[in-house]
Amino acid sequence: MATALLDAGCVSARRDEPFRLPSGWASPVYIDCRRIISFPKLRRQVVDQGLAHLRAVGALEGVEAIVGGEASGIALAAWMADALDLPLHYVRKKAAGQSQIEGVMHAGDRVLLVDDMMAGGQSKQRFCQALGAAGAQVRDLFIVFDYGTFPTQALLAPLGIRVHALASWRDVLEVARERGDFAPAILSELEVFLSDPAAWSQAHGGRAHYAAAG
Ligand SMILES: O=P(O)(O)OC[C@H]1O[C@H](OP(=O)(O)OP(=O)(O)O)[C@H](O)[C@@H]1O
Ligand SMILES: O=C(O)c1cc(=O)[nH]c(=O)[nH]1
Repeated sequence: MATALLDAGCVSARRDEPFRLPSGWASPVYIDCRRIISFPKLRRQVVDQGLAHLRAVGALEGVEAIVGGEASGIALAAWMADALDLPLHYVRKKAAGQSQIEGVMHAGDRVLLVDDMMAGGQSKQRFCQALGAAGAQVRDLFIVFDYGTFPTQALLAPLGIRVHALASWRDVLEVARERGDFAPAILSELEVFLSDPAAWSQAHGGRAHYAAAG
């Protein structure tokens, strides 16, 4: 999957000016998973590999509906719901009027949450809280890409969510190093970042701790 994401132009890297993520973390790399939907072969690969993995680990057992995270998770969730012949809902980042969840969800339903990626995990926390408040049971989250760097467990562990992802920055680094996608200086910077993401973030003007910024 890391290869496919690189080929689809989803990965950007730079040394001169770090990316400042909405959560406040700084990073030398940025992933644009919004591009996936424009590549039919890639999006089929995402859905097929995702479902194969989720089946293999038992994460689809008892699932009664698929919920996409606004906005980029909705298309992926729709294709998965279609493949599984299950109802589809979506959860907004913020409530619109009274509801943060759209579709016909029943309290007590077991749902699979689907989004394109996770960096700091704040959106996932908000989605899970909204779903929990509506009475849904969320045990598993599927994302195409997981940064695998920032302390998302601090947010997600209290919610009891298992995370399933098809690729992370470590996978991208491995492929990019093999193929020479980026200049050696960028690859070295990515290695330094991955060895201590919070320290890298702080040294480049980003937040340093989970609790340090809002
Ligand atoms: O906060 P995290 O859980 O780490 O996830 C990062 C979020 O950033 C992206 O959404 P963005 O707000 O850029 O909007 P979009 O979904 O509308 O593209 C992505 O789709 C995730 O929902
Ligand atoms: O932190 C984010 O929200 C974020 C990071 C990233 O690399 N890509 C993205 O779409 N969102």
